[in-house]
Order: sequence, then C-alpha cells, then structure tokens
Amino acid sequence: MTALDEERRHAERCRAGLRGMLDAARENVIVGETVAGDRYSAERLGRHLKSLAEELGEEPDGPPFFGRLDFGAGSADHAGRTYHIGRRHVGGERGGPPLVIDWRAPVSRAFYRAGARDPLGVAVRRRFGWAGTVLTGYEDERLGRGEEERAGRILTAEIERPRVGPMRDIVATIQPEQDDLVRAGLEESICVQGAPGTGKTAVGLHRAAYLLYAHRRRLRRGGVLVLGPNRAFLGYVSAVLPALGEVDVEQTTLDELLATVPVRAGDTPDAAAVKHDARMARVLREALYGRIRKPVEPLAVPDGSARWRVGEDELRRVVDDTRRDGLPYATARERVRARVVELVRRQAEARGRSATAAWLRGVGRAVTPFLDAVWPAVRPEEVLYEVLSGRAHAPSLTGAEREAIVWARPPRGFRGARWSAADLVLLDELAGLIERPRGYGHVIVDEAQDLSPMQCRAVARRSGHGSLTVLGDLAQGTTPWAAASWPERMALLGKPEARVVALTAGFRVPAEVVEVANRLLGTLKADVPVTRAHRAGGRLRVRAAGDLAAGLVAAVREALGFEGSVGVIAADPAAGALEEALRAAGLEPDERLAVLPASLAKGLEFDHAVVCEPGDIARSGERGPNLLYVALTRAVSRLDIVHAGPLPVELDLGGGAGM
Ligand SMILES: Nc1ncnc2c1ncn2[C@@H]1O[C@H](COP(=O)(O)OP(=O)(O)OP(=O)(O)O)[C@@H](O)[C@H]1O
Repeated sequence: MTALDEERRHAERCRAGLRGMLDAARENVIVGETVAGDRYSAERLGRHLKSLAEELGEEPDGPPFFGRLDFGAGSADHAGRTYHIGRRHVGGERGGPPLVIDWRAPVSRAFYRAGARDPLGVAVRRRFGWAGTVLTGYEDERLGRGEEERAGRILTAEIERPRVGPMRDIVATIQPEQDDLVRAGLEESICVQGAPGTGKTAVGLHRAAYLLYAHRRRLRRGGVLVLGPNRAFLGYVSAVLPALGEVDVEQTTLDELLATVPVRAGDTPDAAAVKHDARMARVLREALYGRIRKPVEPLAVPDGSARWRVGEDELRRVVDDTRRDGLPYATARERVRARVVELVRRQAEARGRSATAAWLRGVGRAVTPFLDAVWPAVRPEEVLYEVLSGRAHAPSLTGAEREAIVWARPPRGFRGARWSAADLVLLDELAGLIERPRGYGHVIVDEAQDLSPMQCRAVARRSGHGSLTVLGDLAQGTTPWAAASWPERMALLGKPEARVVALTAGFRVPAEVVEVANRLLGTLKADVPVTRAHRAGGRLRVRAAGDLAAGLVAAVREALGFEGSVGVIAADPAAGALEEALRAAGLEPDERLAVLPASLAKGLEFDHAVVCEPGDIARSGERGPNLLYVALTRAVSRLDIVHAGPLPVELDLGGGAGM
C-alpha cells in the first residue's frame, strides 16, 4: 500500500468517526429533549446539543484533515508521535488517540510555526491536497533536515484558486505572522494595519474561532461580536465561522447594531461631520446632566401621622456626591433615591421606628416626585431632541457648527422626530450615558479605518470589559472622518495600549496590479507600509473605449470566458446605468457577475475586476482617490480598466500596459 493509500484509509476512518460523532450528537438531541428535568434546562441542553449537531453536520464529507505533523525523537512532549490536523477534532476509536486534532489545539501550533531554523521538534510537516472530497496528494517538508518550502504548491494553489461563492477559511495555509495574531491571548487587544488582500479579514475571523476554542467558557457568557462595513461584505464573509464550527458569533454592521429606531432622514455633509465629531460626546453629556437641578427645598416624607424631613443641604450633598460617583445617569438616579431613603431610615430608627422592607419601599416611592424634579428620568430621544432643536447650550461647538446640526423646522416633540444614521450614533451615546449597554467578551471590527470618533465610542462601550481586534487600512479610508493614525483611533476605541501590527504579504492582488494601485499611495494621505504581492501572473489591461457602456460590455463578455467571479465597479452615480447596459446586452448579474458602486466594494474580491471610468471614481469627493484605490485592489487574477474619459495621471500607463 502506498503512503497516499494509507492516508486515504485514514481519511475514511476519520469520516466514519465523524459520522459516529454526528449520530451520537443527534441521538443526544432527541434524548436531551425528553430527559431534561424542567423546560428551562431542556431548552438549554437542546440548544447546546443542536448546535453541536449542526456544527458537525455542516460539512460531514469535507476533507477531515489538511495537515500532519510527525514529531522527531528530540521532541520533549510528542517524541515519535504523528498527528493529523483538521478543522475539527475527531475522537479516536475505542478510546484510542484522536484521529484528527483541532487546528486550534496547542500542539497544532507547530504546524503553522515550525520552520527549518526552528523545527519545534517536528521532523516532517505534511500538507494535503484535496480536489473536493478526494485526497489527491501531499507535500512533505523534512524540517528536521533543514528543508522548508514556505510558498509550496498547496499554498500557491489555494491563493490562486478561482473565487466563486462566499469567502473560505484559510486554516490549511495560515502564515506564521498571521498565526501570531490569530492566537494572541484573549486579554490582548490588537490593531492590524494591512494593505488590501493581506488577510486582515481572514485573520480576524480565525481569531474569533480560536478564542472561542481556547476560552469557550468565558466567551459563552460575554459572546463575540464581528462588525463589518455593510451587508454585502457580511454576506461574503459570514460563512467562514460556521465552516469552522462556530455558529454562535453575532456578525452585523455597526449601523444595524445601533438601529433602535428607524432611519428616516439624511444629513448634509456639514451636519454629519459635526455629529460624528468626538466633541459631540461632551455636548450630549452636558445636555443630559444639564437636566439635573439643585435641590432648593427640604423634602418631607409623610409616614402615617408622622413626617420625616430631609434638609436642603443634605439633599444637595447627596446629589453632588452621586454626580461625583460617575455612574450611568439612570443608575445614579436610583443611587440618589437609595441615599435619601437611607437618611430617612436613620432618622426613623433613631426615633424607635423599625424599618421593614415594605416600609423602605414605601419611602422609596415617596421620594419619586423629588427625584423627578431634581434627577428626572429621561430617554435618549428627549435629550437629542433638545440638542437638535437648538435648545441645548452646546458651548463646545462653534456657532456655525451648532447651526449645521439644528433642525430647520424642529418637530413638535421628540416622538415626531425623523432621525438620521448619524443621530442613531448620538442616541446610542446617550443611551450609554443613561445605562451601560451589553458588553461583549471580544469584538472584532473590520474596515475600522472608516469609523468616526463617535462610532468608535459606540464600539468602546461594548468592549470595555473585553478585548478588541481592530482590522483596517489607513489607505482605504473613504469616509470624511476616516482615521489618519491607529494609536489615535485605538484611544477612541478605549484601548490606547493596543499593539499595532502591520501585515505586508498580499494574498489577493497580483504583483502587476499592486504596482499600479500603489502609484496612488502618494496621493492618499496615509502613511502605510508597502505590500509584497505573494503572487505574480496577474493580468492588467487598460481599455480606452469610445463609448463606456460598449467598452464595458466587451470587457465583461471576455471576462466571463475565464473561470471565476467577475466584479464590475463604477462610481456610485454611474453603477445603475451600467448595470442596465449590461442587462440590455444579455449580461444579467448572477452569482458569477456582480455590478457594484465603488462605495460598496470594500472587503470584496473577484477573480476578474472591471473598473469603469477610474477618473470619475477618483473625483467623487474628497476621498475619491482612496475609493479608487479600493476599487483597483479587488482583483485576484485580472484587472480591466475601462475608460472613455481621461485617466487619472497616476494610472496613465503611457501605452505600456494598455491595449
Ligand atoms: N494564509 C493564507 N492562505 C491562503 N489564502 C489567504 C491567506 N491569507 C489570506 N488569504 C486570502 O487572501 C484573500 C484576501 O484576504 P482578506 O480579504 O482577509 O484580506 P484583507 O486584508 O481583509 O483585504 P481588504 O483590505 O481588501 O479588505 C482572501 O481570499 C483570503 O482567503
């Protein structure tokens, strides 16, 4: 029997093992539903077992392993042992050693980190090649003998494979510098700066999976949140975690997370700029705390025939002390109540009254009118209504800034207000001042360069007791408030101490395309390290067309002749008409062909990208050049630039690469 046959037999054993685990999990779901003592535990147990069954059932026939480690005699803990490494653990037969070790287990680390210089006890590292469910071959590196092949055939094939459908996991080929980030401890917040295609998103998602494995108990309580820039992006990446067996991660956009009321209005660019500025935090805080009044009279609490009295000075002290405690507004209101009740209790007890729980509750209720006058209960909408109606003082803003945000015609009351997307961020800030929001154990924020200071604060509120993985690229900042420096953003995100790490090896964009995109870097106002493309062999074409739509149709027809996905990217106002032109030519968008406005291209990738009229994209606002940089860096294999108007000077290739 050849070594490959042996491996195939092992794969069969693993599949049988997986099927056994799946059957047992399903059986347990049924048993769990009938045996649990009460409804609550039945539900919890059922949910747990179902997610286990789902997790195992996700890909029962997929490759059960992708690598193998043979430890040499010199290894301290694993001498002479062999382990297959896969997406999930497969238990051994009859209590024997496991058939597959989870890629996140401590021993699997050597698979990603061992090298010829430091083999970590590994004699041979084997990487398997699969075509669908068939094991087709393997590559060995005899690390013990100093052999090491970083960019072997299997990694190259993985990077160059055509992209159709959603993003896939990269567990088989995680690189050492990526592994370092994936396995960073739960306590550590990190910020990853990386040029397009350096694997930031991949690293973030694998870090989520790793943390859930290594700290499952702690994270089950807090949870893990993944924030992406938009729905299209989430649609592209959201299958990665379930494929890795993690079905319980919340993946959403910040806008959706904050959507407590519907967005029914827009903002002028000036208004949005002010609303997203960090100074709004102060404006809102002052507007909220401006509702607190100084007690101006003593409080009398009736108690049967008696009356207890708390003096004005004492009440003032209570309010002032409570303000200094720095609690959320609503919690502080209750603290004031509790303190006043305590003052009454002391008086009453000094006069021989015994304070029962019911009596204390009664006193607490009697204090409410005083609280309503001095520390009124309030909703976020009421405070923002006051600010946007121009009734708040807002000394931190200039006159022009105040004017930019106040409503031209304020609604009659806060219930009639039409809120904008930026208002939702402000409402969240207020809600966070009033009551602490739900926090997460770990939050992963992708495309974080685009977050405004106020949005950063919304993220910080949810990760105060947890940690953060922040992913982004300063050169791809396309919002008016995009970040200019990571340390400054990390401070706004509440983690000023976070390590900032740069990834510089690109796994998506071929060298020819990177070279052209990098010409824009000089104009992007971003100080970022340059990327090394991991792959060559890409194709770049510039097509000058008399008629843009006709040029696009020709480019797309040709692109569809290749394998893989095709993405057409155009300036936002032009995208709709170009999509129509493609339809009219019989080129209907489907799962292989997508037409997108440049503002939605972020984070996506296509085998073949067609960028239409780059000059229009570059001129679409102050951040146009950044938007063009994003558009030019979506291609995995081929990039076509189609233009009828003049090209931006940086892209004027002087006929060299043109056609
Ligand atoms: N180690 C790896 N092995 C194989 N493929 C990889 C590896 N790292 C990244 N990739 C692939 O490279 C592509 C780009 O990765 P990803 O989308 O995570 O990059 P990014 O840095 O987030 O890009 P962008 O800045 O454009 O959002 C993806 O297809 C990803 O699967």
